[in-house]
Amino acid sequence: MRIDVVTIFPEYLDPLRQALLGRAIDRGLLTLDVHDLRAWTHDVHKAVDDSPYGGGPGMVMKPQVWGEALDELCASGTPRLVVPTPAGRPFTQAVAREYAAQPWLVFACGRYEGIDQRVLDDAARRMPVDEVSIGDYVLVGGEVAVMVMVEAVARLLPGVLGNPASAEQDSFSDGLLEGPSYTRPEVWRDLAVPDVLRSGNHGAIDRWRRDQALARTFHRRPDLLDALPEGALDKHDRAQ
Ligand SMILES: Oc1ccccc1-c1ccno1
Repeated sequence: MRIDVVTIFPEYLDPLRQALLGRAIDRGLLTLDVHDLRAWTHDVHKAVDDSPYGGGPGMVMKPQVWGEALDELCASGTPRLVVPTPAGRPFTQAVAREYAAQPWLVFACGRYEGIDQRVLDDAARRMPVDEVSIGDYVLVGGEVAVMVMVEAVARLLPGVLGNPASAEQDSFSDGLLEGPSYTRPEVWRDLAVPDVLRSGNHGAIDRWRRDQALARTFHRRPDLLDALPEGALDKHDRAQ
């Protein structure tokens, strides 16, 4: 997978080159190129924003600069353009899986009050454009949202996680939240590990973990239960 990121703060994306993701990049499992939007400015001030039509607070990112950047970066093919914005569709594990199947993603990091809409409308004439939100809150810019999405997507790529089963069993993989996890010692500050996890009875362990996931989902994210496909809950699940 090829990933390009366009931003006015390229160094903001440096953490993506650390640890697991950094090793995956070094191993060639994905490429990550970060581009400074100001490289496509032509004025001494390298201006990337201007006042909003219709008035209002803040500034809007200029279409000309973004247009030239995307023209150059996307000249060799048809990537999916991903634009993080509070006004976007929710970025979920299902969207991460969708993106992990794409050969090439270009992320556009907006700042200020956002990017002139015509940039996205023009890009949509020649590539898929996705406006996505990582949550119902407002950030200062898209860079942190891009780091969240790149990590969520990259960990799903073959070979990135040491144990592929991790991606199959993490939260949301079956539509439920993950239950609690435990490791040694058996008792810590008078809190014991649930007996079933030390029983060696894998059928009972699997059942307990499923029940814990159901209970946690019911209490914290009942919306996920409503969204489960028909038949996702068996008779025992429904009895919980
Ligand atoms: O709040 C933002 C500002 C700029 C770019 C993206 C965001 C955002 C907020 C939630 N998801 O994305």
